Amino acid sequence: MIEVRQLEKKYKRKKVLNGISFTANKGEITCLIGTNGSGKTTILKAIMNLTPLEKGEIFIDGKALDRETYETIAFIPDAITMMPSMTIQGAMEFMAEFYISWNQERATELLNFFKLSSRDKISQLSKGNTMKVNMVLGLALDVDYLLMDEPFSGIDIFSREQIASVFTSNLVENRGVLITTHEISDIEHLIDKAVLIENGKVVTEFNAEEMREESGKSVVDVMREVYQP
Ligand SMILES: Nc1ncnc2c1ncn2[C@@H]1O[C@H](COP(=O)(O)OP(=O)(O)OP(=O)(O)O)[C@@H](O)[C@H]1O
Repeated sequence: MIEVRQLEKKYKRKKVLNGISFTANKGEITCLIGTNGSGKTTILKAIMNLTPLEKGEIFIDGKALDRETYETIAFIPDAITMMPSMTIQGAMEFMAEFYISWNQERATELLNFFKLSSRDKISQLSKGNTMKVNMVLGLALDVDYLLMDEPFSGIDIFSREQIASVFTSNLVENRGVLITTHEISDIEHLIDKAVLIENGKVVTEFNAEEMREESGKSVVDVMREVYQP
């Protein structure tokens, strides 16, 4: 389980996170939902120790973040981090050299799944294919938790559907996925848990299926109540 407790973060004088707490379970897809600028990316960066925090604690399977716990998480950003001059093949070789948890068999499976060619150059990829390469590079790591930042942002419907279908495939298996989005429609039926954020705080956190069964409300219904009261 990823457990985030009372995160506080300021950029200069602007308070972005104001006591954020939630959990994301292994074997589940947890979705961090919030309007633009609500702090979703900052939360993922905080979990990855990519941004300093004023306050707060983060635990992975009950352990505070350290070198060992980092080996169990992969971060899939919304922009490519590989050199533009590289080919997809080159990017995979870089990952293989850098990460013990790199699984080439799974990477090949993912390339086929997304119909990508390993000879393609990073700089020449469309936005949709760039996100798919990011997914390949992250999902091919044998880790317990995957953090994905806005995988559907600015991508055409067919690519969105293809990316969404990854979540129901064996490529995610029983790992824990923490995903940020403001475009919930593509994955509403896939998510287990929703965490709604506003003004640096968690407004509500709920199991999507229980919400549907107990209150007859979809995630979008709850979002409307929270963001358009
Ligand atoms: N490096 C930075 N320096 C200053 N302000 C920043 C920095 N990074 C983010 N912010 C600000 O912090 C707030 C939260 O940003 P963040 O990227 O975490 O939001 P988000 O919910 O992921 O937004 P989006 O949905 O647009 O990606 C925004 O107001 C943003 O302008």
